[in-house]
Amino acid sequence: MSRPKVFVARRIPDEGLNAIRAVCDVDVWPEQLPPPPAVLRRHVADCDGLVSLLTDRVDAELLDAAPKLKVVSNFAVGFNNVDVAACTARGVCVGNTPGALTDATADIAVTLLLAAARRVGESATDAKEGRWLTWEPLGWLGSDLAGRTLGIVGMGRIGFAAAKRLHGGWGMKVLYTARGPKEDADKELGATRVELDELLARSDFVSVHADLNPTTKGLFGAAQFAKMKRTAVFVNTSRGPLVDQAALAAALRDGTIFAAGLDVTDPEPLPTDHELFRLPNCLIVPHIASATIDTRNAMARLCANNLLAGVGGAALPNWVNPEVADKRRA
Ligand SMILES: NC(=O)C1=CN([C@@H]2O[C@H](COP(=O)(O)OP(=O)(O)OC[C@H]3O[C@@H](n4cnc5c(N)ncnc54)[C@H](OP(=O)(O)O)[C@@H]3O)[C@@H](O)[C@H]2O)C=CC1
Ligand SMILES: O=CC(=O)O
Repeated sequence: MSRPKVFVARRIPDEGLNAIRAVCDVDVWPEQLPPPPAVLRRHVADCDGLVSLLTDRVDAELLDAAPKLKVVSNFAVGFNNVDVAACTARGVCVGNTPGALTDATADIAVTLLLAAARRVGESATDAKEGRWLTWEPLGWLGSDLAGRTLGIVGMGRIGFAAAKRLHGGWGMKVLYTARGPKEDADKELGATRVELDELLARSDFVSVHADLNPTTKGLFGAAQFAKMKRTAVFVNTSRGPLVDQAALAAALRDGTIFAAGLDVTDPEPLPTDHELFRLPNCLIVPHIASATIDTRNAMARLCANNLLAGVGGAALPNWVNPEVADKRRA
């Protein structure tokens, strides 16, 4: 029997790549930048499996160019880059990497929250560029975390892990929004589920962890920033399109809120002349939340397991569209 053919849309850690290579014929895209859509379509044309990244759009056009494709294994927990309905309609399985990056992402949410609250980015730039003239009693004043109120928007795996760190470490009171009750958060963290408007009005820190979906796209605009405290810190480690960036820039510029920390933007990369980069109270890092060696290795293992299950006709360990089981491609 011939070996399955797989396209891996970027170099991933060897732990995953070698596991796939042991079973499949593998073509790895060698460049730093993603394959352009037409090139991606060409590479998957005769493939049974695809390892996609969050920078690769997996849409109907791509799927129609790959009639043998059985599985799309996304090297990410978020799968908003994949048209899951189009995959399901064509009998193509979709996998993702939940859990493996929960701690690393929660760590970056806390890092951004602390750094924005304590003006780390701004003061480090000032020091480097000669604006550190002396120790000043009123210089670079930020805000404390201890005992303050944290608002988690989207109390899923990462939202819970971030809240646990901030409640346990700084005694923060936790409010959250969710589509249903989250008993773990209520019991373990004494957290309270509220409507978004109440969360915005009461929170000193707002950290966004909901996935990008039709109910969260553009969730944060001028009206939402206006409801927040003028001292509030806003953190987004989810996806850029949850936020109206022009409204965020205006809120930071006008003092509607105190500061922001962003791991994600729209687009990525954010153009270097974007206003958000010029605002001293906005700290932006380049989508690094899962970027630890152990985490990326763990993601690679999950990704390979999904891919191999998909090409082998087995149940995916992390299966986004299990409803495809009855009609998957042979
Ligand atoms: N910056 C980075 O590198 C990383 C970013 N991410 C992003 O973080 C997201 C979350 O990951 P993870 O925690 O593992 O996923 P989860 O699915 O565990 O958490 C997402 C949560 O958001 C909730 N949610 C969805 N829509 C709404 C809404 N309208 N209002 C309130 N809550 C909502 C979901 O609710 P429900 O429970 O009802 O489904 C779910 O609890 C990913 O989708 C990805 O976009 C993840 C990893 C790394
Ligand atoms: O953004 C990263 C992810 O895994 O989702």
